[in-house]
Formats: sequence, C-alpha cells, structure tokens
Amino acid sequence: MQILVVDHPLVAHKLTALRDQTTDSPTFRRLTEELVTLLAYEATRDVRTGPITVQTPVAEAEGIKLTSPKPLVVPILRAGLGMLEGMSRLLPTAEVGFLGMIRNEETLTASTYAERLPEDLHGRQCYVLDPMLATGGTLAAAIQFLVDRGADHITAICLLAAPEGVERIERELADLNVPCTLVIAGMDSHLNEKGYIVPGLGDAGDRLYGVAQ
Ligand SMILES: O=P(O)(O)OC[C@H]1O[C@H](OP(=O)(O)OP(=O)(O)O)[C@H](O)[C@@H]1O
Ligand SMILES: O=c1cc[nH]c(=O)[nH]1
Ligand SMILES: [Mg+2]
Repeated sequence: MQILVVDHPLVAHKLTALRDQTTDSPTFRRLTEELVTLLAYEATRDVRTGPITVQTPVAEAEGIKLTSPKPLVVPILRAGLGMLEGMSRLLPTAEVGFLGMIRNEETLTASTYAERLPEDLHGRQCYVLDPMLATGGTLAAAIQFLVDRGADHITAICLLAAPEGVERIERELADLNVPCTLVIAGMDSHLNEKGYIVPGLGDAGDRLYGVAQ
C-alpha cells in the first residue's frame, strides 16, 4: 500500500483545530469538509482521464476529461458521511455507494450493518472515506469488500491513522492484486488500551453527530 501523508500548513492548521476538544460539532463538521477537499486534491492525482478536444472562442484546445465508468466514492457510515460533501466538491460527477460499519468497542472487531453498492465494481476506481484508521479492522474489511466486487483501484482517504492499523492493513491485504493508496492528514503515535488513536481527536462519529446510543 502506498501511503501519502499530506504535508501542507493549511492541512496541519485545520487538523489541529479539529483535534481541540473545545471545537464544537458545527465547526468540526466544517473543518472535516475543508480538510477532505484538500486531501482529495492529492488523492485524485491518479483519477482516470482521457483526451478531449474543445473549441475555445479562439482555437481548438487539447484537454482531458474524466472517463467512464465514473469513480465510486464510498463513505463508511457513520463518521465517513462527514467527509462526503468535501469529496463531492472536487469530484461532483462521481457516484456514491454506502457501507455502514461499526467497531465493537469491547472486542475492537468491525462488522457491516448496511451496504448499498453496485453489485459489479469491475473497472471502477473507488475512493473510501473514513476519518479514523485505528486498529485497521474497519478499513481492511471495507477494502476487501470492494475488491471482492471487482474494484481494481482503491484510494482510502482518512484524517488520522495509527501505525498499528496501517501495519495490519499492509499485512492482511498483502496478497491483494489491486493498487491501493492511503491518503492521510496525519500519522499519529499509537493506539491506547481502548483502541483509540493517541493523541487523535476522540470519537470522530460522536464529535460530528453527537453521542450514539
Ligand atoms: O480502525 P478501527 O479500529 O476499525 O476503527 C476505526 C473505525 O471506528 C470509527 O467508527 P465507529 O465504529 O466508531 O462507527 P461510527 O462511525 O458510527 O461512530 C471510525 O470511523 C472507523 O470506522
Ligand atoms: O480514535 C479513534 C478510534 C476509533 N474511532 C474513532 O472515532 N476514534
Ligand atoms: Mg464512532
């Protein structure tokens, strides 16, 4: 897996504000959207394009356009939903599929509770959105799910990752014959005993949407 930590002062500035526990939910949602748009700029460098000629008022110009099939953006509910608007701003013509996944906070095992994706993903580039890559169980399962449906190019966009989670994904998906890139705003220090990213930003879903019951 190729890993890209986006090194930019605006990304670092917004990420710091996001981490701050005094940042309220509306501000957290806005910062998440802004950060994702910045990350998406880097994450879409490999988006598939083809040549096109357009007529300017002056002359013909050679250019490019996004090709078919359209890229598929896959936010992982709940917290990944907070990243969709920021991604759509950059890739408005992409299609969107949904995966609902929850991590059991005792066992730290991820399970899927909802899925609304095309049955056939052959030839599709997929952009997975999830703010937190902690133990890596959720993202590893999501990537495997998309590859099993035929996706042939995966880019995961996360805000924060823990080294343990990245290692797990690299280990579990070592035999994947699909190019896989991870784009993140920051690589944090480690996981604590509860599987939270340290220093992290807390529970991303709760900070976006309030405490789940
Ligand atoms: O790398 P992992 O150890 O699997 O943990 C990361 C997952 O945990 C969070 O979701 P959560 O299960 O809290 O669901 P939520 O988005 O509904 O809050 C986060 O958004 C990831 O999906
Ligand atoms: O630090 C963490 C770990 C998992 N999920 C979160 O929202 N935050
Ligand atoms: Mg959560």
